[in-house]
Amino acid sequence: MEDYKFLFKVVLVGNAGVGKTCLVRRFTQGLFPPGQGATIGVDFMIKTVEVDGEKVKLQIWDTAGQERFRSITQSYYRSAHALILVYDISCQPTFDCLPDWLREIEEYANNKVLRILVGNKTDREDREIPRHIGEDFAQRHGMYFLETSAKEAENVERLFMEIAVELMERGGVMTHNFTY
Ligand SMILES: Nc1nc2c(ncn2[C@@H]2O[C@H](COP(=O)(O)OP(=O)(O)OP(=O)(O)O)[C@@H](O)[C@H]2O)c(=O)[nH]1
Repeated sequence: MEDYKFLFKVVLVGNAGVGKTCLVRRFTQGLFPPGQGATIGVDFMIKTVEVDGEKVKLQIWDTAGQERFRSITQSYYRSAHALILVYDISCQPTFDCLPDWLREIEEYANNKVLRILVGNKTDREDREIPRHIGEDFAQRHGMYFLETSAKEAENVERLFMEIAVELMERGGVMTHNFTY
Protein backbone atom coordinates (compact mmCIF):
# COMPACT_ATOMS: atom_id res chain seq x y z
CA MET A 1 0.00 0.00 0.00
CA GLU A 2 1.23 3.46 -0.81
CA ASP A 3 2.18 5.57 2.13
CA TYR A 4 0.12 8.75 2.03
CA LYS A 5 -2.98 10.03 3.71
CA PHE A 6 -4.20 12.64 1.24
CA LEU A 7 -4.22 12.66 -2.54
CA PHE A 8 -4.88 15.88 -4.43
CA LYS A 9 -4.97 16.66 -8.11
CA VAL A 10 -3.49 19.97 -9.16
CA VAL A 11 -3.88 21.14 -12.74
CA LEU A 12 -1.88 23.96 -14.37
CA VAL A 13 -3.45 25.95 -17.21
CA GLY A 14 -2.59 29.14 -19.09
CA ASN A 15 -1.21 30.32 -22.41
CA ALA A 16 1.62 28.56 -24.19
CA GLY A 17 5.05 29.64 -22.99
CA VAL A 18 4.10 31.15 -19.62
CA GLY A 19 6.24 28.58 -17.81
CA LYS A 20 3.82 25.89 -16.57
CA THR A 21 6.20 23.02 -17.31
CA CYS A 22 9.12 24.87 -15.74
CA LEU A 23 7.11 25.52 -12.56
CA VAL A 24 6.26 21.83 -12.28
CA ARG A 25 9.83 20.73 -13.00
CA ARG A 26 11.20 23.20 -10.50
CA PHE A 27 8.87 21.89 -7.81
CA THR A 28 9.10 18.16 -8.54
CA GLN A 29 12.73 17.89 -9.64
CA GLY A 30 14.34 21.07 -8.33
CA LEU A 31 15.62 22.15 -11.71
CA PHE A 32 15.03 24.70 -14.45
CA PRO A 33 15.12 22.71 -17.67
CA PRO A 34 17.06 24.19 -20.58
CA GLY A 35 15.28 24.39 -23.94
CA GLN A 36 11.94 23.17 -22.69
CA GLY A 37 9.72 22.12 -25.64
CA ALA A 38 6.02 22.90 -25.77
CA THR A 39 3.83 20.43 -23.89
CA ILE A 40 1.88 18.06 -26.10
CA GLY A 41 -1.53 17.35 -24.57
CA VAL A 42 -0.95 16.75 -20.87
CA ASP A 43 2.02 15.72 -18.72
CA PHE A 44 1.80 14.21 -15.29
CA MET A 45 4.11 14.36 -12.28
CA ILE A 46 3.87 13.37 -8.66
CA LYS A 47 5.37 14.73 -5.50
CA THR A 48 4.63 13.75 -1.94
CA VAL A 49 5.01 16.50 0.64
CA GLU A 50 4.50 16.59 4.37
CA VAL A 51 2.03 18.89 6.09
CA ASP A 52 1.61 18.75 9.87
CA GLY A 53 3.29 15.36 9.94
CA GLU A 54 0.88 13.91 7.34
CA LYS A 55 1.96 12.72 3.89
CA VAL A 56 0.15 14.51 1.10
CA LYS A 57 0.50 13.24 -2.43
CA LEU A 58 0.15 15.85 -5.13
CA GLN A 59 -0.69 14.65 -8.62
CA ILE A 60 0.31 17.51 -10.86
CA TRP A 61 -1.13 17.76 -14.36
CA ASP A 62 0.72 20.10 -16.68
CA THR A 63 -1.50 20.97 -19.64
CA ALA A 64 -0.53 22.29 -23.07
CA GLY A 65 -1.26 25.98 -23.56
CA GLN A 66 -1.65 25.72 -27.31
CA GLU A 67 -5.20 26.16 -28.59
CA ARG A 68 -5.13 22.94 -30.60
CA PHE A 69 -4.93 20.84 -27.43
CA ARG A 70 -7.84 22.58 -25.71
CA SER A 71 -10.33 19.73 -26.01
CA ILE A 72 -7.86 17.28 -24.43
CA THR A 73 -6.89 19.58 -21.59
CA GLN A 74 -10.50 20.48 -20.75
CA SER A 75 -11.17 16.89 -19.76
CA TYR A 76 -8.65 17.21 -16.91
CA TYR A 77 -10.42 20.13 -15.23
CA ARG A 78 -13.31 18.12 -13.81
CA SER A 79 -11.35 16.07 -11.28
CA ALA A 80 -8.97 18.86 -10.22
CA HIS A 81 -8.91 19.89 -6.57
CA ALA A 82 -6.79 22.92 -7.42
CA LEU A 83 -6.32 24.82 -10.65
CA ILE A 84 -3.28 27.02 -11.12
CA LEU A 85 -3.88 29.65 -13.81
CA VAL A 86 -0.52 30.99 -14.98
CA TYR A 87 0.39 34.12 -16.94
CA ASP A 88 3.77 35.64 -17.80
CA ILE A 89 4.36 39.00 -16.09
CA SER A 90 6.49 40.08 -19.08
CA CYS A 91 3.86 39.25 -21.70
CA GLN A 92 0.63 41.28 -21.73
CA PRO A 93 -1.31 38.96 -24.10
CA THR A 94 -0.98 36.11 -21.57
CA PHE A 95 -2.67 38.35 -19.00
CA ASP A 96 -5.33 39.53 -21.46
CA CYS A 97 -6.37 35.91 -22.04
CA LEU A 98 -7.17 35.30 -18.36
CA PRO A 99 -10.94 35.94 -18.76
CA ASP A 100 -11.04 33.27 -21.47
CA TRP A 101 -9.31 30.81 -19.14
CA LEU A 102 -11.73 31.65 -16.36
CA ARG A 103 -14.65 30.91 -18.68
CA GLU A 104 -13.15 27.50 -19.40
CA ILE A 105 -12.68 26.87 -15.69
CA GLU A 106 -16.30 27.88 -14.97
CA GLU A 107 -17.50 25.57 -17.67
CA TYR A 108 -15.40 22.49 -17.02
CA ALA A 109 -14.13 22.50 -13.43
CA ASN A 110 -15.88 21.58 -10.21
CA ASN A 111 -17.30 24.76 -8.67
CA LYS A 112 -15.47 24.07 -5.39
CA VAL A 113 -12.07 23.92 -7.07
CA LEU A 114 -9.33 25.94 -5.39
CA ARG A 115 -8.18 28.55 -7.92
CA ILE A 116 -4.80 30.21 -7.82
CA LEU A 117 -3.59 32.94 -10.14
CA VAL A 118 0.17 32.91 -10.73
CA GLY A 119 2.23 35.62 -12.42
CA ASN A 120 5.43 33.80 -13.45
CA LYS A 121 8.89 35.02 -14.58
CA THR A 122 9.47 37.67 -11.89
CA ASP A 123 13.20 37.43 -12.64
CA ARG A 124 12.61 39.20 -15.96
CA GLU A 125 13.37 42.88 -16.16
CA ASP A 126 10.89 43.64 -18.93
CA ARG A 127 7.82 43.36 -16.73
CA GLU A 128 4.58 44.46 -18.42
CA ILE A 129 2.01 43.62 -15.76
CA PRO A 130 2.52 45.34 -12.41
CA ARG A 131 2.01 43.14 -9.39
CA HIS A 132 -1.04 45.06 -8.14
CA ILE A 133 -2.85 44.52 -11.46
CA GLY A 134 -2.48 40.76 -11.06
CA GLU A 135 -3.50 41.01 -7.42
CA ASP A 136 -6.62 43.05 -8.30
CA PHE A 137 -7.64 40.57 -10.94
CA ALA A 138 -7.28 37.66 -8.51
CA GLN A 139 -9.23 39.45 -5.82
CA ARG A 140 -12.08 40.31 -8.17
CA HIS A 141 -12.37 36.69 -9.18
CA GLY A 142 -12.00 35.10 -5.76
CA MET A 143 -8.61 33.57 -6.47
CA TYR A 144 -5.43 33.27 -4.46
CA PHE A 145 -2.50 35.17 -5.96
CA LEU A 146 1.24 34.62 -6.09
CA GLU A 147 4.09 35.80 -8.28
CA THR A 148 6.79 33.24 -9.04
CA SER A 149 10.01 32.61 -10.90
CA ALA A 150 10.55 29.03 -12.00
CA LYS A 151 14.00 30.12 -13.11
CA GLU A 152 15.11 31.44 -9.74
CA ALA A 153 12.92 29.15 -7.65
CA GLU A 154 11.05 32.10 -6.19
CA ASN A 155 7.78 31.15 -4.47
CA VAL A 156 7.52 27.84 -6.32
CA GLU A 157 7.78 25.63 -3.24
CA ARG A 158 5.47 28.03 -1.43
CA LEU A 159 2.87 27.84 -4.21
CA PHE A 160 2.48 24.09 -4.03
CA MET A 161 2.85 23.86 -0.25
CA GLU A 162 0.14 26.46 0.30
CA ILE A 163 -2.12 24.51 -2.01
CA ALA A 164 -1.42 21.32 -0.05
CA VAL A 165 -2.15 23.04 3.25
CA GLU A 166 -5.35 24.67 1.99
CA LEU A 167 -6.64 21.46 0.45
CA MET A 168 -5.86 19.54 3.60
CA GLU A 169 -7.79 22.05 5.64
CA ARG A 170 -10.75 21.52 3.35
CA GLY A 171 -9.92 17.79 3.29
CA GLY A 172 -12.81 16.24 5.18
CA VAL A 173 -15.42 17.89 2.99
CA MET A 174 -13.53 17.46 -0.23
CA THR A 175 -13.17 13.72 -0.24
CA HIS A 176 -16.97 13.52 -0.36
CA ASN A 177 -17.52 16.18 -2.95
CA PHE A 178 -14.82 15.54 -5.48
CA THR A 179 -14.36 12.68 -7.87
CA TYR A 180 -10.87 11.22 -8.07
N1 LIG B 1 13.02 34.12 -17.36
C1 LIG B 1 12.20 33.10 -17.13
N2 LIG B 1 11.88 32.25 -18.15
C2 LIG B 1 11.03 31.23 -17.84
C3 LIG B 1 10.51 31.02 -16.54
N3 LIG B 1 9.69 29.93 -16.59
C4 LIG B 1 9.73 29.48 -17.87
N4 LIG B 1 10.54 30.26 -18.62
C5 LIG B 1 10.84 30.09 -20.05
O1 LIG B 1 9.64 30.23 -20.78
C6 LIG B 1 9.60 29.32 -21.89
C7 LIG B 1 8.36 28.44 -21.83
O2 LIG B 1 8.39 27.64 -20.66
P1 LIG B 1 7.47 26.35 -20.51
O3 LIG B 1 7.56 25.87 -19.09
O4 LIG B 1 7.74 25.36 -21.58
O5 LIG B 1 6.02 26.99 -20.79
P2 LIG B 1 4.60 26.27 -20.81
O6 LIG B 1 3.63 27.19 -20.16
O7 LIG B 1 4.71 24.90 -20.19
O8 LIG B 1 4.28 26.15 -22.37
P3 LIG B 1 3.31 25.09 -23.14
O9 LIG B 1 3.79 23.73 -22.76
O10 LIG B 1 3.48 25.37 -24.60
O11 LIG B 1 1.91 25.37 -22.68
C8 LIG B 1 10.89 28.52 -21.81
O12 LIG B 1 11.82 29.12 -22.70
C9 LIG B 1 11.37 28.69 -20.39
O13 LIG B 1 12.78 28.63 -20.26
C10 LIG B 1 10.89 31.92 -15.49
O14 LIG B 1 10.48 31.84 -14.33
N5 LIG B 1 11.74 32.95 -15.86
